[in-house]
Amino acid sequence: MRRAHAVEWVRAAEGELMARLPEGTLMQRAAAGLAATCAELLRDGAPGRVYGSRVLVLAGSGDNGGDALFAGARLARRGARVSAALLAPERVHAGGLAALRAAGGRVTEDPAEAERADLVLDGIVGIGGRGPLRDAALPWVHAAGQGAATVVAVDLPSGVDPDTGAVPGAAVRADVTVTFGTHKPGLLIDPGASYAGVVRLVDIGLAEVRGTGSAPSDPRRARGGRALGTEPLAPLFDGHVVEALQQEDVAALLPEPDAESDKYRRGVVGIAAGSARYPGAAVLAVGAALHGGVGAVRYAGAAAREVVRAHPEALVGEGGPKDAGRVQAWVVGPGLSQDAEAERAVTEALDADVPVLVDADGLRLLARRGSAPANALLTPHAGEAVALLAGIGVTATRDQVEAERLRHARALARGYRCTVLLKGSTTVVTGPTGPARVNATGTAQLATAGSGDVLSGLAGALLAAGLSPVDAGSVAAYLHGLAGRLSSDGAPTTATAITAALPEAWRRSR
Ligand SMILES: NC(=O)C1=CN([C@@H]2O[C@H](COP(=O)(O)OP(=O)(O)OC[C@H]3O[C@@H](n4cnc5c(N)ncnc54)[C@H](OP(=O)(O)O)[C@@H]3O)[C@@H](O)[C@H]2O)[C@@H](O)CC1
Ligand SMILES: [K+]
Repeated sequence: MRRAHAVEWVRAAEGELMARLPEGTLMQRAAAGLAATCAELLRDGAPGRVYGSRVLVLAGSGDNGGDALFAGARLARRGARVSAALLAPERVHAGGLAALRAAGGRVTEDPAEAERADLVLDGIVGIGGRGPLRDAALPWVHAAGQGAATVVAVDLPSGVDPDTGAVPGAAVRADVTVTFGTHKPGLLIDPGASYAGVVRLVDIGLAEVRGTGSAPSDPRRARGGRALGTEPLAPLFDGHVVEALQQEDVAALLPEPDAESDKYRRGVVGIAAGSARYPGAAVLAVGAALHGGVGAVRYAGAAAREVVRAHPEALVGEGGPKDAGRVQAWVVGPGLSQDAEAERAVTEALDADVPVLVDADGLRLLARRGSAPANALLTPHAGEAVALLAGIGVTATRDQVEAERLRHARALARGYRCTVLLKGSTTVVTGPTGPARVNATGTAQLATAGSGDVLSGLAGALLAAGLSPVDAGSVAAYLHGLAGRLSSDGAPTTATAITAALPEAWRRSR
């Protein structure tokens, strides 16, 4: 599992650790890890070696600049030609600059050096950064982007909000990010994640301590027509803020039939989706559910004929969820429309007393109620999230939801007191408490008609197979993302092709 902690936690943990260690130890650990990665990149890249390579350090006014300068000094001692741009000369890390100078490095004021460099170290800001990059950094960052240098971000790309992944203005686009102690949420969540390149974690000993910066606070209902604040995220989460499932985590969660399993023991998922106007959503959701590890899929609704024609394995009925047989989880909403019949289907699925995944039209109907059962999994995209937020008195635009996914997903989970899977360029899955899961397998090619119906069917099947809403949502997002990549392979894909790739995604995840 890849875990990320909020700045508040990192500071508390660092404080605890620093109190036990000689001064400067942590920065030296960070600089050593950073220099080792840079040396490796120089050896593997165009220069082919450290000696004689051209390295430019962009040093801001804080300890992030200190890390970069000390790493620069280490590279200079190995023969690299290192220069440093001091973006706030009067507040530069004095020890770092002295070390660089002692190792033969020099100071430059010519941004053209960024264009000629083999490697640029972004030590402009780290976890102390707030808001967009300031003007002094812009010519250097621009020049680095023009040249062929490998850009290495120190701790995180400057201009990316460490806690949320928001990118409020100009930011460094890194090829590699070397982060210290723990991942930062902004490295795992878009838009920030897309600026980070390949992320490497350097252990500086934080695992030995328990930061105290993220005590859980009571879940409270958000009410009263307000916008969400910008207070630190740490109090909204417990311990680490974010985790990303890795292949071995998914393998441990995937349901596997054993010798005792029959189709009912493996779980039956019910799908209440599609309408006379949109039968396709039902066909897609059922198709994905059939690949989701359950013993059987029941369909209840107006598209029964189309569903059974496409999937003879499905058990179909034209009535609502109440008239269908027993299931272990419901999926309600895709392509349902919003008429009285749809409303009845949503009510019946919510009342069925089994885990229920609510998507699409189901979410619009749920927003009018402003509440959901505790075992519900809501799967909005940003637009549906706006409607759901309005249902609990929070005003937000689509852009605000997309810029700060964690905060808005958490507000929904707390407001509706259930699990929320917020779709988008980084899918976030979170309950009212505990860390949020983010998905790392997604691809922009997944933004295609019907792709959400596939995700719903798959996640619903995993719910019926016995996974918790957070596990079902995050495992489904992982498999769906992987299937998207497999079916796309760089070209546009379709919901049908994504479904067809689900078995291969499953095999690769076991
Ligand atoms: N603590 C530890 O034990 C360890 C910490 N480590 C390292 O320290 C880093 C944190 O260092 P830090 O706390 O000094 O903050 P840092 O990120 O350098 O920035 C603060 C400065 O930036 C400025 N600034 C703010 N926003 C800005 C913007 N948008 N654009 C431009 N400038 C901006 C701000 O200026 P001000 O607002 O005061 O004018 C302030 O002076 C951490 O990321 C890791 O790399 C490692 O060595 C391991 C051990
Ligand atoms: K940085």
